[in-house]
Amino acid sequence: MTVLRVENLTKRFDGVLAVDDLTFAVEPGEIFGFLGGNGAGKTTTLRMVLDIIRPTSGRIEVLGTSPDRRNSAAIGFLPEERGLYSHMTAIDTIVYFGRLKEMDAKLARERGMALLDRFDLGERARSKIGDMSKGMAQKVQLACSLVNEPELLMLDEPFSGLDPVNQGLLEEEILRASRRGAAVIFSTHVMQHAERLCDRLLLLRKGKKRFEGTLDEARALLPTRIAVVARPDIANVTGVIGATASDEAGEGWTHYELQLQPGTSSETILEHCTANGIGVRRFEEHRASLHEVFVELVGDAGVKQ
Ligand SMILES: Nc1ncnc2c1ncn2[C@@H]1O[C@H](COP(=O)(O)OP(=O)(O)OP(=O)(O)O)[C@@H](O)[C@H]1O
Repeated sequence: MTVLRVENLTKRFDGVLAVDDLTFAVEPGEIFGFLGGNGAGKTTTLRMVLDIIRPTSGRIEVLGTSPDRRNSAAIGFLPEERGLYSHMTAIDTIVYFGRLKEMDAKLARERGMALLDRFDLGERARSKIGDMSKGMAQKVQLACSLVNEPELLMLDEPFSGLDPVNQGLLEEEILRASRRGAAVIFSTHVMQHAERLCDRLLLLRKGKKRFEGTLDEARALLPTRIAVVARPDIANVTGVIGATASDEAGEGWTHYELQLQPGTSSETILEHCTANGIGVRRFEEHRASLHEVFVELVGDAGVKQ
């Protein structure tokens, strides 16, 4: 069953169209990147899925029903604004969240301890949240969103505030959730996480969908660039629509950046050169990164390299 289905979703605040006719779906086991610059409408969409705010129009279906308390036990959510009760211990906090998700306290405690161990916080299980560092508290909050082994896991900017080691732990946890069949949606401004993790991604700009598809499909939106050292006749190869010369490389060789006709692969160009005796000394393909696609489609506001 499709875990999350969003159809023609629109949210208007006074004078602001935060989400504009948005449609997408996420399947079990999928890792879905929800990307967009600041103010694109990501958090607003996630809040509507959680029934924290209501849509102006459109439809949301979570595990086959409209969002409400009935399906909250099957959802895990890490909010963008972190915040836990500072006087509670780490393990009690996780158990508390587990109980809110209708879990048995014993099971919540067992899973909570296992999560804290995996997050390298086993020895801090009885520390108060207020005595922990910000990153540690964030990992406890992440554990709260995972304790019920949700079928839909939504993480709003989960990587921000974590050091590289803990970012790695989080990536591992996202993959683990997906392997057990959960649909995972996460928002981020850091494209490398999306590049490493996502099966599919959606790019939002000012509440509107600019792209939805796989990473390969996203990268194919921008032309592949090829750096070559070649003779000038490279410009006449079928499929090459531009050859920008940079430096001389001596003895009649020149550095070029080739622009290819859309749909032409770099292999075709290389084969053509070989077949027609066109001299090529260096041939480096540069496929567009997700960062470049993002900047092209969404603008560079709010993107970190
Ligand atoms: N409660 C609200 N009242 C009025 N406007 C709101 C409210 N919540 C969000 N907005 C507006 O809706 C738009 C989308 O905001 P949202 O928080 O969903 O963006 P976001 O993609 O999560 O951004 P960021 O990456 O900066 O967290 C913004 O223009 C924001 O000011």
